[in-house]
Amino acid sequence: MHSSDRSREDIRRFVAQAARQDQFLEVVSGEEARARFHRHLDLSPRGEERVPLSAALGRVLSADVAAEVDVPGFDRSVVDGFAVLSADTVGAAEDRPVALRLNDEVLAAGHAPELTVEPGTATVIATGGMLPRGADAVVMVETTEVVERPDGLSVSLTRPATPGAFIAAAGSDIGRGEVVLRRGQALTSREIGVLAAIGLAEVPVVRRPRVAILSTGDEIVAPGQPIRTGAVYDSNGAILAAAVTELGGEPVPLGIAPDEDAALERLVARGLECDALLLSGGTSKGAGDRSHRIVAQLSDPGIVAHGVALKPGKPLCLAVTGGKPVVILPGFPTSAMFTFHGFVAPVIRAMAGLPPALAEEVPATLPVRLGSERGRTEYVMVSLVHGASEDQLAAYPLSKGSGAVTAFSHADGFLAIDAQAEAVEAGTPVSVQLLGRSLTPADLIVVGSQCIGLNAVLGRLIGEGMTVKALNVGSMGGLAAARRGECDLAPVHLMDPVTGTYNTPFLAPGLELATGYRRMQGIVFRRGDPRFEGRTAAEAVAAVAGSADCILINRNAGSGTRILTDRLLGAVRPTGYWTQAKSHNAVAVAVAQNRADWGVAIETAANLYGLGFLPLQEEHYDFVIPAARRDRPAVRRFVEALETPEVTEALRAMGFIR
Ligand SMILES: Nc1nc2c(c(=O)[nH]1)N[C@H]1C(S)=C(S)[C@@H](COP(=O)(O)OP(=O)(O)OC[C@H]3O[C@@H](n4cnc5c(N)ncnc54)[C@H](O)[C@@H]3O)O[C@H]1N2
Ligand code: MOO
Repeated sequence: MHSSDRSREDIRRFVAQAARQDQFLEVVSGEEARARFHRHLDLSPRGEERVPLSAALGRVLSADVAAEVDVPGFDRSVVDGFAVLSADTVGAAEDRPVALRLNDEVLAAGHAPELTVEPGTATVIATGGMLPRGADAVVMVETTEVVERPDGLSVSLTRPATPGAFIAAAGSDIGRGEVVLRRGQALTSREIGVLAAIGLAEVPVVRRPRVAILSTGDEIVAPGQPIRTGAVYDSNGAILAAAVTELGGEPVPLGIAPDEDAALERLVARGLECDALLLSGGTSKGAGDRSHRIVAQLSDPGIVAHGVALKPGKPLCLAVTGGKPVVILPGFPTSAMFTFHGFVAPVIRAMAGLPPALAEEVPATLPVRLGSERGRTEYVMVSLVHGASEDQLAAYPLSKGSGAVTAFSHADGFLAIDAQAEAVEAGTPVSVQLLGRSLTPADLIVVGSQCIGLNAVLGRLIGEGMTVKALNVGSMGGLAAARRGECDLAPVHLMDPVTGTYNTPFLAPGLELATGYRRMQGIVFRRGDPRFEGRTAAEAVAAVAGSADCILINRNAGSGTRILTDRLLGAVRPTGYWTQAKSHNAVAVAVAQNRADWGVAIETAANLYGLGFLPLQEEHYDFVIPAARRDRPAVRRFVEALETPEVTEALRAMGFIR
């Protein structure tokens, strides 16, 4: 229809509607989005099925289970000995033993007794043997002596037995009719044992909700496939399938859909045969974001919220069709996981018959300042370490952004920053919501600059059974953590720009230094580049410094490598000087992928990416240790391990100098 056919008012409405559709999102609060979602969902368990006991691990009971038998099923002896009448043993003593004539029966386990224990007699009984008629106690074989007499064998007792001694009564473990396990119980090996003990071969369990999982995006590649430049391995598909399983659901992987309507429509239709459908990626406005346009075609009621005022998670799209949840999670893995756990996990749990998860919160202190964007409640993944005293916790932000996949696996929990706050200052008390696992403090806490060489030592300690937590906060961050007593070791490589000396000038009272190793720093370039190949670092810098098309990739201000680069350059500012990478690897990747032509990094990084290397100088990578922690066993073990020939050899093999 041509716009000239319409009245001005019609045109205005038409444009407004089109603009709103095309516009990113109508953002609502997390609570509002959840309320709209739940209003249309059926959160009851997805029916019942019976499974053999051998397949019941991890399943959820759909009904209470009552015992139809007693456990034990009969009064039984819990020791090897003799079944007796306790009245016969009254007064027995070392100097006045009581002799009881042995009956012609041996009560092994599984044998139903035939003879009664009459006064003055006893019957041999094994552990697990059924107590015979007449007997009301068992005496242990160790406290008896068997004597041979003309009228047969007797057992001689030197101490009295109390009624009921060494007997486990029928039903004392589980009584017939007793409810042993309740509906909603997730079955672990412990519950399986109980079910077996009452003789159950089949168990009534909740049918697992089938959850279809679809990753979307032309750039997404399945793990195991070769990867082209610009492509990304599908981590969301694997994470979501595992998370669905953990929550008692059955994942139905639908693979990867390209950004193409027909394929997406077909896969969405297949997904709707399941109890729920999860997509990831393509939920925002970007070119090629198709998923939400396909989901928008669903009805009854279709999309209920698209856009929540949360970070991460803003582009979350929640839909319901005919009572089935259809959710598009943001493509960024941390955002996908966060919104999955916040909005989808409770729904899967309910469908799987599990009770709501209990969220455990612990108080902690924020050791560094955290900036935040106003307008969205921001959740920040944190790693917890004990402070100077055991009852204090410091919550280190794992600020790798929404695109990271490691944040969730490294985090102990997360904290929330109010939508209105622009920052949270260092030292602020915070409340950390723990992620599933329990908080067990690591034996060794390493906070500072991370280096792949560190694995040579830490890997060894972990192999010995030690638990290690290593947080990458850079040299300065590590030094500050050591000063506050929040770590055992802070790996640092800080050069004093005045003297050129490493690390020692930065020590404060109460801090000591363990010598680590050295890393050769130098210029990295693509092999064969004649501007660098065969020259010394100084010659190369002099040759390229004024060239407009020879691009440098610099390091971030404050890093040791930046200080070195600035010393190397003096007053010269080559092209690319203001482009900063945050790590040795990032510098090497930029050069390897031709985004830049040279940079300063360690030799190990150059080797990793097959780059040429012009040595500049050695950088000292040492360990700052708070004196108060020096004698902790884990710290001593670390320092010892560092000195071993094996570790030295492993470091040398990686290109480090010791
Ligand atoms: N102009 C705006 N752009 C963006 C906004 C915004 O408000 N305005 N929001 C940003 C936010 S917040 C997020 S989160 C992302 C999410 O966008 P999409 O859900 O549309 O996701 P994609 O664009 O498809 O992918 C984002 C990112 O994640 C990678 N990805 C996707 N799927 C997977 C997967 N299965 N495994 C691993 N990685 C995956 C993908 O390659 C992209 O790098 O949008 C911002 N943009
Ligand atoms: O809020 Mo988006 O979900 O990561 O950054």
